[in-house]
Amino acid sequence: MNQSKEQRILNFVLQNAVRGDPCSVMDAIDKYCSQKEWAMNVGNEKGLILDKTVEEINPSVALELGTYCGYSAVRIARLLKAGARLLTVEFNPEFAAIAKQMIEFAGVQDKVKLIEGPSEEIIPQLKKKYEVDTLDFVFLDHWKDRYTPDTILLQECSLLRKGSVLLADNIIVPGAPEFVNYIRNNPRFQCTNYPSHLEYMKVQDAMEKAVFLG
Ligand SMILES: C[C@H](C[C@H]1O[C@@H](n2cnc3c(N)ncnc32)[C@H](O)[C@@H]1O)NC(=O)c1cc(-c2ccc(F)cc2)cc(O)c1O
Ligand SMILES: [Mg+2]
Repeated sequence: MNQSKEQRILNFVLQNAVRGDPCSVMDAIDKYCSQKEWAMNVGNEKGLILDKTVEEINPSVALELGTYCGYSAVRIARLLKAGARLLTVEFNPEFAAIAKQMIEFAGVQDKVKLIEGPSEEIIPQLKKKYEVDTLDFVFLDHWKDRYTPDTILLQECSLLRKGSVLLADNIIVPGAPEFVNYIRNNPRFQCTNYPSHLEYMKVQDAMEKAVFLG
């Protein structure tokens, strides 16, 4: 049975990156996906916006929705202080298996908890099953029509506190118009738009940051 694209990306990392070096893993993925096969990693341009947001917040507890191959999980985890952790949720078992190996090869597995399942099922379990009080940072990068319902669910589960920061990928492509409408018209969020480009392409994209005001 021939390999999946995600398996080819992982193999390229295993052969070209340095075990325990998160930046070499990110560079290898970006190299493969810009030169060989496009893939939906956040990439290096939007990745820098992600880096700045994470460094600004310096989160103790972060949540990522939509792990895919683990590129942004590695990107976020490498910036976390000692004792801080990232919970990342992925419902596709094949992608979750790739991401697990990617995270371990990068050497950030002690900071990352990869949870396999749909976000709508996992979010309500975060407090009791995953011992989360509130979330300092949430990276939304899963199905774009789940951004709004899951943002509402996070609030319903009391997982956001005054100052919690959401960062959403793909505001333009594939686009999340109902999320943009919801979050920018919600007085409980302070929003900022960050224009950028779709990963590995010259196509306009953007990220949206939303600070929960409590
Ligand atoms: C949605 C995907 C990312 C991952 O999210 C997991 N997922 C989903 N829904 C859930 C859930 N409810 N719970 C847990 N995991 C969940 C999935 O299995 C994928 O692995 N991301 C994208 O589709 C995506 C697409 C594009 C893109 C842009 C231009 C094109 F021409 C084509 C595609 C760019 C991007 O930057 C993306 O991020
Ligand atoms: Mg994305």
